[in-house]
Amino acid sequence: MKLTGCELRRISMPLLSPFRTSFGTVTSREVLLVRAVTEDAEGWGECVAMSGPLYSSEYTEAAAGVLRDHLIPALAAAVPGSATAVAPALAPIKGHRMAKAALETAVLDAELRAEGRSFGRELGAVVDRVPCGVSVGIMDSIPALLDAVDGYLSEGYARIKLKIEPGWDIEPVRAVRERFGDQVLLQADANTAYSLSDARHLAGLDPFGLLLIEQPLDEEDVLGHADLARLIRTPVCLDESITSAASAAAAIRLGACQIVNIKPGRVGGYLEARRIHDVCAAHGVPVWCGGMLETGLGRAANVALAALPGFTLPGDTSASGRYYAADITEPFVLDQGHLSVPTGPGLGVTPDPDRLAEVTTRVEWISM
Ligand SMILES: O=C(O)CCC(=O)N[C@@H](C(=O)O)c1ccccc1
Repeated sequence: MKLTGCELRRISMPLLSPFRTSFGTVTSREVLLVRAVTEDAEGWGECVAMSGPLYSSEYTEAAAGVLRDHLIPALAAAVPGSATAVAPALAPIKGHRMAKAALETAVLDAELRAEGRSFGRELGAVVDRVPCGVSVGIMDSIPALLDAVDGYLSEGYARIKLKIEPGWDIEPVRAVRERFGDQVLLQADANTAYSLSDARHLAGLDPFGLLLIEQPLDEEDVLGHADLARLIRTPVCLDESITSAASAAAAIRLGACQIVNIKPGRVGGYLEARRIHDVCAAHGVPVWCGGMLETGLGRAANVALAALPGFTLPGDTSASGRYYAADITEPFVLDQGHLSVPTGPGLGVTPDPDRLAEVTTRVEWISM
C-alpha cells in the first residue's frame, strides 16, 4: 500500500437540537475528517474530538495540528505496508488518540476498500444488525425530558441513556421509571460530574434498576471508581477512563468497572477498540459502543464494531436523524430499534460530494 497524501477537512454540522451534558452544550458539531489517498483507493476517518477540550484534552484544531505537523509526517516516514503498521509508527508521539484514530481509520478504510473487504468482516462482526440505544441530554424540565424519551421509545430505541449531573439525577431517573415502567433499558451518564463524597447520593439511584452508571468520577480516578463500586449497587461503567486495552485490564483488575463503553476515537482506533473488546470478553465484562455525535462515516464504523460478540448491550449507535437533518452519507435509519451493519468495502458508506461541499469549512492537503 503506497500512501500519496492525506486531506484534512473541517465540516460544520448543525444539530437538530442542543445537546446538553454535564460538561457543556453542543449546538453544532465541528468535525475533522481525514481522507487518506493511496495508489489503489482512498479512505475516510472521522476525528471525534470536540471543538473544545471539555470531554477530553483533545480538540479539533489541536488534532488538525498534530496530524499536520507530527502524525502524517511520521506515517509518511514509516512507509506503512498496511493499517496495522499505523499505530506502531505513531507510538513515539504521545497521546492524541483521537487524532491517531482518525488517521488509522482512514488508512484502514482505504486498504479494505482496495481489497473489497468490509469493516465488519475485518473486525469480526457476528451479526448483520445491532440494537441501538439513544443518549438523552440534560433538559430544562422533567416534562420536556419525558416528551423526549417518549419520542425515542416510539421510534423503537432499545435503550435510553440519560445524561445526569448534580441537581439533575435522581428526579429525572425516577420520573422516567414512573412514566415508562421498569422494563425500559435505562442507564445514566455523569461524564465525571461527581466525586467519591457523592457516593451516598448516587446510591439513591440504586432502586431504579439502571443497567449502569457511566463515568461518575474524574477520568483519572480509577481507584475512586473501585471504591464507589463497593458503595453503590448500580453497575459502574467507564468511558473517559478507558484509553487502551491495558487500561481496561487494569480497571477491571482493580474492580473499577463492571461494564465498559468502547469509543474507538477515545482509544486510538478500531484495532485497539477490538483489543479492548477481547480483554473485556476474557474477563466476562460486557461492552457497548459509545458515540461522539458522529456523521455517517464514524457511525458506519461504530455499527460494524457494535456487531462483535462482546457488545451485548445496546450502544449509542443512534440513527443519523437523532442529531442531523441531513447526514453527509446515506443516513442511518432505525429499523425496529436496529441499524444494519454496512456490507460494502471498507466503511461501506461514502460522503455525498454535494452535501460534503455544503458543510465544508476548510480543506488542507498534506503530501506524503
Ligand atoms: O449518540 C451519540 O453519538 C452521543 C452519545 C453520547 O452521549 N456521547 C457523550 C458521552 O459522553 O458519551 C458525549 C457527548 C458529546 C460530546 C462528547 C461525548
